[in-house]
Formats: sequence, structure tokens, C-alpha cells
Amino acid sequence: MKLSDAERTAALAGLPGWKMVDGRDAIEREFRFADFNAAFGFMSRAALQAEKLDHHPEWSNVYNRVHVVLSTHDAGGLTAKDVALAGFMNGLLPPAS
Ligand SMILES: C[C@H](O)[C@H](O)[C@H]1CNC2=NC(N)=NC(=O)C2=N1
Repeated sequence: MKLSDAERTAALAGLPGWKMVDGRDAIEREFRFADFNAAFGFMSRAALQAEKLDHHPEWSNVYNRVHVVLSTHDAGGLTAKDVALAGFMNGLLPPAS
């Protein structure tokens, strides 16, 4: 079920680096790493979790950058599944990033 306005405000407050996508009910974040190896390591760990959750990111990678968009296609917008995956991705980062 799509998040209410209050729920998404609360969710974003707890997800540093994430913001709403312009013109779409989705959230996005650009991750930057030391190099491609670190970026792809992040993607590999996130991919395993995505598969476990059966919830998959829209993402792209250029060298040390990974751009991620999360939205629940089945629900046509932002749900708790997106918040959970975004929180997991943030948790993969070293402290203070
Ligand atoms: C059949 C399968 O469970 C669904 O298609 C899942 C797979 N991964 C998904 N990922 C995302 N982001 N949204 C979905 O609605 C979705 N649905």
C-alpha cells in the first residue's frame, strides 16, 4: 500500500541522502564510492538483499557512482518496501556517508 503524506515525510527524515523524484512517486539517491570496485561491491550486496526482499531497484552505475531509484511498481508508487530497501542500502555505507 502506498505511503501517506505523513508516512513518507517521516520515512524521508530517517533516510539521509534520499529525496523524492521530480514528477514521480519514487525516491532516489546518488551514492559515490572510492572507485568502481567499491561501487560494484555495494551493488552486489544490495542486489542480494533486493532478491531476498523480492523488491528490486532501478539503478545505474558509472565508475564510482551508483544512482538508485526506488518505487513499488505493483502499487504504483512509494511503499514501505522502498523505505526498507533504501534503509538497507544506507546501512551498507561506512559511518557518516
Ligand atoms: C512477481 C514479483 O514478486 C514482483 O514483480 C515484484 C518484483 N520486484 C519488484 N520491485 C519493485 N521495485 N517493485 C515491484 O512492484 C516489484 N514486484
